[in-house]
Amino acid sequence: MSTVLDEIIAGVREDLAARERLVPAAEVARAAAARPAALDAWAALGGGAPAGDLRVIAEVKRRSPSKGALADIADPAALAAQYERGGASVISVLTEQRRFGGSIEDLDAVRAAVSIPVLRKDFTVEEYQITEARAHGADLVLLIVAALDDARLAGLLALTHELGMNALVETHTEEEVDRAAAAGARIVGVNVRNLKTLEIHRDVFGALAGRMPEGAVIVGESGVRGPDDVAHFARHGAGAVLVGEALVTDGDPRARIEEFKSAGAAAIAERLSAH
Ligand SMILES: O=C(O)c1ccccc1NCC(=O)[C@H](O)[C@H](O)COP(=O)(O)O
Repeated sequence: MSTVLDEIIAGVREDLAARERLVPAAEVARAAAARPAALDAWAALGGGAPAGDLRVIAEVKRRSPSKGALADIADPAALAAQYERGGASVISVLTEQRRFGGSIEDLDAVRAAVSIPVLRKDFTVEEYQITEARAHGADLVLLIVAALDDARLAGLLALTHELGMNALVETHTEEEVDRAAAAGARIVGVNVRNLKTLEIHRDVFGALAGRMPEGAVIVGESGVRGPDDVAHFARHGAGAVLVGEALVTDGDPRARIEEFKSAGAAAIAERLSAH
């Protein structure tokens, strides 16, 4: 039986084939090469720095399979600029159109509006999407372990690094964390939303935190609705959280990000003082 993730990816593949017909891979590669170097998202997310701050990846998300319509977001650039002013470390732009209402034009608009790293949040299955992300100014791409076999995961991660970018390698189970580590992931996300059933179980994060590769930035993804959720991730070892719904549905996303950062920093301080 096909899952939500399978259905999303089937649509992504169709859309991808259409884009490839319009803009051939060689042309995308030329555009990627002409871009200024990618920003260092690993460092922006606290990679290599002593634990202390909690970083926020703030997402531009119009709708979702689990919740339907969330926010119109007529001006994604203005929203991203607010996120940056609130202290976000990275902006995530969902570019999948069918289920999330995003586009590559959203990525262009956000890239032009902020000076912090930008994540192209797509369901990446082919090299073309990574080169295309770089051609449109992304610094970071999403690789969902559940959607890729080992060879594909390693190949896509290698291309990401060759292009000077980072990847947020997303996991949900112990086996996926081990596969992410074996592939050489430096930024590992734990999505507490099961992409096959759409259920959110916050405890998944704590169960996986101990298996993370040494030195990786650990990102808690999904289900952040308030400061307690951020504190939960931070207490269990997250250096960053990825937040969509809570920011796009809030009238004051700047204030929310500030609140999340201070809840995260307090929980990290508590964790460090307990050791
Ligand atoms: O959000 C969904 O319903 C969804 C369904 C299927 C695949 C992916 C999905 N979301 C992508 C994400 O990872 C989230 O947008 C991201 O983690 C932020 O989540 P939230 O803060 O809960 O909006």
